[in-house]
Amino acid sequence: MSNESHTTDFCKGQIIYHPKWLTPKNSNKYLSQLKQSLPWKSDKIRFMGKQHSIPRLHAWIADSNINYSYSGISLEINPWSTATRELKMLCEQSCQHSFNSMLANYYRNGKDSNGWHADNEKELGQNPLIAIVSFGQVRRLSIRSNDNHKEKLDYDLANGSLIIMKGELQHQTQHCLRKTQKDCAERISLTFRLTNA
Ligand SMILES: O=C(O)CCC(=O)C(=O)O
Ligand SMILES: [Fe+2]
Repeated sequence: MSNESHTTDFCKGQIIYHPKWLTPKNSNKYLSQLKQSLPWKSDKIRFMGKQHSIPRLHAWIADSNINYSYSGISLEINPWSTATRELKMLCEQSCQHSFNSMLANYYRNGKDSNGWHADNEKELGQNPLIAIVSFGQVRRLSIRSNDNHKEKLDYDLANGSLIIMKGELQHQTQHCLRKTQKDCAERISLTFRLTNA
């Protein structure tokens, strides 16, 4: 895959990938800052009638009236910090879109993951634009179409990269970040959203 930004039309939506959105130096600085300063939480979700620990840590940063809940958990609202506000503004410029909330994920090692899902909660509106900034270990984001998974795309998300999902993508596709056996250091992703109150 090239090092230049590129747009791919996929399932009535677009995926825009900027592999070198931030410099390596800035990315590494943010990685250690975010790791230390975000209010990381371990959580349990209900699935098939049972409680399961989610295989990662997460944190919800949002404007004061913007709540987050899915699969029976609701996350505490934390305020923007200097670093998260800075990154939100940079993302807003790149996406030409505003955000009021961010779900941060911390994958401690290759056993941490994020299962197949779509970001299609009704609070995100009809065709949400989701922007994901990655720090640390390269991990693979897979995207598959809902119609029998006929179409599939993989992105190896680089340190300091930005990937944008827009259009009908959250209705037509699902995405995941698989576990890996490979030697795997930590990764943080920030997923910016515009959530209705
Ligand atoms: O960590 C990632 O890159 C994906 C995160 C994600 O899909 C989500 O938080 O909804
Ligand atoms: Fe997602």
